[in-house]
Amino acid sequence: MLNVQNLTKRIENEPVLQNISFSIGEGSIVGLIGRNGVGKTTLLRSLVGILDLDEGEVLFEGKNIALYPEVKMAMVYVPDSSSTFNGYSVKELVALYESIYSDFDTEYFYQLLDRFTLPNRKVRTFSRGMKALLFIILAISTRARLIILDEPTNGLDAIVKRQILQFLLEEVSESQLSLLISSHHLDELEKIADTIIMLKEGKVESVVSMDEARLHYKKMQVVFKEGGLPQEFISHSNIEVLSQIGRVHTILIKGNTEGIVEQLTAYQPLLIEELPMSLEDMFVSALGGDDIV
Ligand SMILES: Nc1ncnc2c1ncn2[C@@H]1O[C@H](COP(=O)(O)OP(=O)(O)OP(=O)(O)O)[C@@H](O)[C@H]1O
Repeated sequence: MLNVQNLTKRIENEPVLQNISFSIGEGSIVGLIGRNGVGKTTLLRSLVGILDLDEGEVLFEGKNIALYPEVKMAMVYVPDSSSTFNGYSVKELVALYESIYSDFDTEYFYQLLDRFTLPNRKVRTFSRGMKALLFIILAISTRARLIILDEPTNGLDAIVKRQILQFLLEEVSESQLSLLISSHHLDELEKIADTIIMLKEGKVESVVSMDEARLHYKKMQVVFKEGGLPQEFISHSNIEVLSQIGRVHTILIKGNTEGIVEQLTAYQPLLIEELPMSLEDMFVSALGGDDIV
């Protein structure tokens, strides 16, 4: 559906994004992660044409968005703070969206407004959570095929977060809608994303499907009689020691996980137990340090 090819973006002559390539398929939920300032927002804004590219192309269903601006109607961007619309009422926002998006579904919008018990009044009077929900509802009502969300759950309480994520999941499962979500909340992304794109130093560090990642990583807790982790595992390139408390080592195994577990077991540890693994574990390990959020 969306193909990004060798996208490069410079700001004030500094390369912020370099040679970014990835694609997003129909009905998929893609998480975009990386450290503060790595260029996530710049990338999202470049994808929808708010920023011009210096090099590369963004193709939506094979059509370059710079040459066919009408395909942008099928993509909607939800920025992380929508304070610019504070002066609008809900009704005025609806009129604005109707004028921009020819397929805007006004009836569905008001149904959703009702469902989430949002008031029909000036946006200025909305709390942060209400505003976040409102702009997601507006985006969904455009009937766009790709929704690009920048930090959609930033600063929201646990209940609103859950409401938003649940709602987005419902929408994806009911249609062939795709989502690209930038977030520092890896725990949330892990619950909904099927693919994760990680940016590092302005480049794509990795594009990993969550299923694949789960197959290739294992988190284990091990305790050995002699106390320490045997030397061959300390220097093993496929083992990362995540923590050590006394004799208890928590390790992350990459690659041939079964083979390494067998080798560990051969040392007859006092305890060897698999732990649930998080997206954060995987990517902290992939970056070789606490380099992720
Ligand atoms: N208008 C601008 N003028 C100058 N530099 C900018 C501008 N916009 C972005 N940058 C720079 O581009 C880089 C990427 O910024 P961007 O906001 O895309 O990062 P981000 O990954 O979204 O960060 P965060 O996670 O903190 O939201 C940063 O170094 C930032 O300082």
